[in-house]
Amino acid sequence: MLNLTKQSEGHKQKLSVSDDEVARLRAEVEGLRQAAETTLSKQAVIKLEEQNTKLQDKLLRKEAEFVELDLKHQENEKLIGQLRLDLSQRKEQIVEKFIEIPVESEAAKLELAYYKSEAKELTQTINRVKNEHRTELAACETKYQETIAGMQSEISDARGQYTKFSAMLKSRDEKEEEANNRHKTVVDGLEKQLKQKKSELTKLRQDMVDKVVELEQRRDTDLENLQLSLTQNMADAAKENKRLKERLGEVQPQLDELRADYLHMRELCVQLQQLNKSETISVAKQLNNAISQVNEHNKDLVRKYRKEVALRKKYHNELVELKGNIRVFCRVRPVIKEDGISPHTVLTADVDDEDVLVVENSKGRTQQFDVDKLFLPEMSQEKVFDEVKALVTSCVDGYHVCIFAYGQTGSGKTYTMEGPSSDPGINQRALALLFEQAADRSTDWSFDIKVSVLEIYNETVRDLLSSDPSDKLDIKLNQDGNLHVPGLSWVQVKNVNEVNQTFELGHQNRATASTNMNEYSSRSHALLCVEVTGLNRTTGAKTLGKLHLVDLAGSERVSKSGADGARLKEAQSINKSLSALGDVIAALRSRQNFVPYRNSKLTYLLQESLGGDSKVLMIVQVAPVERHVNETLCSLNFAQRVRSVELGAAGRKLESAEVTALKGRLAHYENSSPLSTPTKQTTPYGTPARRK
Ligand SMILES: Nc1ncnc2c1ncn2[C@@H]1O[C@H](COP(=O)(O)OP(=O)(O)OP(=O)(O)O)[C@@H](O)[C@H]1O
Repeated sequence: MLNLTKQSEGHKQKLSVSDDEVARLRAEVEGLRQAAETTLSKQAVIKLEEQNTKLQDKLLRKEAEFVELDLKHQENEKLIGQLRLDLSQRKEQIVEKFIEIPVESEAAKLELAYYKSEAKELTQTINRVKNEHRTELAACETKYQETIAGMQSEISDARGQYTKFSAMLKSRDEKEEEANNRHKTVVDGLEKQLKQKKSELTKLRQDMVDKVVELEQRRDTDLENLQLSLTQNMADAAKENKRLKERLGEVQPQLDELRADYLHMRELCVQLQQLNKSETISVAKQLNNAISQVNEHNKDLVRKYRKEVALRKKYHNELVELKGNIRVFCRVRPVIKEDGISPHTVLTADVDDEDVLVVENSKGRTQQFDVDKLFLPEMSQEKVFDEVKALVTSCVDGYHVCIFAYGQTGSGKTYTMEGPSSDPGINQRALALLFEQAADRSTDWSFDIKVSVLEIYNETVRDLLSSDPSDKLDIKLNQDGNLHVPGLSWVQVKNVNEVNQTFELGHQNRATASTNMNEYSSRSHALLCVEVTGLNRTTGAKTLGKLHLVDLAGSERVSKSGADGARLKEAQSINKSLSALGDVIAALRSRQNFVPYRNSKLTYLLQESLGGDSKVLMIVQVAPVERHVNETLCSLNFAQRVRSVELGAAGRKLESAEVTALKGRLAHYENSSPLSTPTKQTTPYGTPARRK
């Protein structure tokens, strides 16, 4: 019993200590909360408050547990008090009984035993209760200790967080302070600037005020002046107005009259317009009809004109064929770099006739030249040769043909006759055509084609295929009255390759004879002579065709070339041969009995081809630019004269086998005659007597 009391007292003490501790913890938590409230950021405070609420909940739970324990303790106390009371009553009863022991000793003994057993039972109960109480207390204490430990660790966590937050806050404060300081410096600077600007502004404001005052003063003065002049002007205007009103009063009746006239006129106009409209429409209709009729008629006329032109050309060609006229082609070379940059060109073809060349002369007037064929700059070598083909072919049939290029230096003569190796001219194409023609007729005929190349420079004839081209050659007449050049080399050619080799040799010899090939070639006439001999295998008939292809020297006038010394001599001899050519042509044109062929080496050499029964083609070359217009006009005028020459119909050189045999015998007789003189020539230039 005593023990039980002691234990209960111990518990009580323990419980009272726990209350203190709880109170202290509460105070500490409250302190922390307050400290946190004042120092921590709101977020931290909220967190701490949440923790605090949790802790308070825990505390409340602990308090409830304590209250429960307290109640149990009070019950135990009550039980213990009850037991104590019982015990003391029993003690008294026992004492009374002890008094009555003697009497009731036996009963008392029994009762004592009973009470002893009861006391034992009670002691056991008390022990059990004590044990239970102790166990519960121990569990409570353990729980309490655990709770306290948990709370303490939470509190220490909170403290740690608090310290961390404090440190953070401190560093933030420091940073804030630093930033504040920086801001302060900036703000100070800005304030300083502001102050300065303010003072400047004040000064400016003052200046402005001064200016405004000055302007206002000036404005006032100006206004006063203006007002004065305005008043003056108004007075003047009033005067003028008055005067005008008076004048208006005077002219008003005239004005009314005019207005009435105007209205009347307008009415008339409207009436006229209406009249006109219908008239105009019908007139326009008539006009349109008339115009379309005229257009139709014009178209018809143009059609007819074109047809006429074509017909005229056809007839002209036939006439040329019959009369044996010298045909004239004209070729305009393209603009070349020597003409300068974008030169003015003066040559065009007529819109209605492509073979009429229109020349704009130096005075801006135009002149027209009719030619048999006009080649404009864009026309190719092939196109030119297409027009020449027929002439070349007729050489195979036994005709004498002469094609010569005429024109001033640089007008394209050599280009047309020789041409560059990549795009050859008439010479090479003509020989190629002759080979083709010979091959085409090879079943009945066999042909021999031989060529000679010579030049005439300063009235001297040179053989360009000779081993010594500096040798001067003569032109002679043989007994038949035919021309021949003693000593002139003739080379038999069988194909274009051999022709090219021969031309190459001719070029080399020409270049050797000159220091400046270009200048030299423009001052000499170059001749390519081709003889085509045909033999009919069946009939034994023979043909002899001759083809002269001539690239003349530049035709420019001596006065223009301004030459002297050797150049003058050259120019004079060119002039001589070309004017001799002109004279020959003039004599042929006027059908004179005597034609002065022998006046120059050129005309003498071409005698057979220029007159009589030959086919002659002159290609007049012209430069398209204004700079050369006078030379162009000279060349074209000469060409016109040439064109009007009538040579008579061309004749074919064909002889029968009998005549050939007779001639053979005659030749044999002549050669074996002691009177005959042997000549140096390898082959005769002249042909045997021609018979038609
Ligand atoms: N149809 C053409 N197409 C292209 N170039 C041309 C043509 N005609 C002439 N030329 C060029 O014009 C220049 C003069 O031509 P070319 O030498 O043939 O004249 P030319 O009358 O023979 O002169 P020269 O009297 O000095 O011999 C050359 O550079 C030639 O290549």
